Amino acid sequence: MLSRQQLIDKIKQKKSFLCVGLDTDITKIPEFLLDKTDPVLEFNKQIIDATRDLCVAYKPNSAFYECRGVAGWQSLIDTWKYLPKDTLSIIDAKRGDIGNTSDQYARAFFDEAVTGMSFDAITVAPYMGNDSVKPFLGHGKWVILLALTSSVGSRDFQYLEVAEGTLYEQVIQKANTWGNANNLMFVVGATKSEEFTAIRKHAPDNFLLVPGVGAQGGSLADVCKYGMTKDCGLLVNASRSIIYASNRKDFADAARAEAQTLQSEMRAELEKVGII
Ligand SMILES: O=C(O)c1cc(=O)[nH]c(=O)n1[C@@H]1O[C@H](COP(=O)(O)O)[C@@H](O)[C@H]1O
Repeated sequence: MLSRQQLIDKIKQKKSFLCVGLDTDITKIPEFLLDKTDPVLEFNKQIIDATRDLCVAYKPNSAFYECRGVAGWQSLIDTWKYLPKDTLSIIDAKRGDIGNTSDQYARAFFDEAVTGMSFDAITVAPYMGNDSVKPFLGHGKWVILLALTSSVGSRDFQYLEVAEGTLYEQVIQKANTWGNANNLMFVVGATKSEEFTAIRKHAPDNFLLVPGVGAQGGSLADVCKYGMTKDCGLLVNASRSIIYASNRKDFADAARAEAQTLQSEMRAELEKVGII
């Protein structure tokens, strides 16, 4: 489990704030892997081996595993076991329910003795409020709360004007009374770079998990310009643009090249503001 300070140290050491998204779709992986006992695990292992020195976090998205039933859960457990322990392991599950139910979700992803996996962090939806989020905070892990998502549909609710600004600002303000910068991050889409200044007013120290560069077209430069803090404060995720860079024998090398391009840009951004 990486603490806030350990995460910052890793970012400085690796000159990277890249999170590689393991959204591993069995229909998209190279065909030659399909005769392996667990093709998804084999694919993930090779992606991890090819990128581990270039990133500080991995984020399997549980949907891609759950949709395969028991075999998918096994791939997820075995992938978690293979993740380098000096990276932040994030399960992207977007959970949240009444308190006793959230507690079961938290145990599903944090209780290694029972389930065989214990991620460092989980993505959580804030809609059901305080009692739905707090059970995830009780495990000494990170909660990564959806604030302003990269989706087009973010306009439907997240921008609604409420008493003190927009709904997504209210989510950040309120949630920072339940947790703090040592156990709470927020998801902010890279496609929303114009909102980072407002977000930093309410979350000056929280790390932000920023998906949406690569396949969704968000700008890394803009995210850094408006979202970076003196501690970096950013984890930028890319999934498809890295893991599906090629679907041939060279897929791991191609993934590495994509990760390397992002890491080089990240190093330049960290140097620009004197973090490294
Ligand atoms: O919570 C997330 O990670 C998330 C939030 C959000 O607002 N937008 C978003 O794309 N994501 C996730 O981030 C990943 C983005 O994947 P790519 O678009 O392929 O890089 C997927 O796993 C999404 O589920």
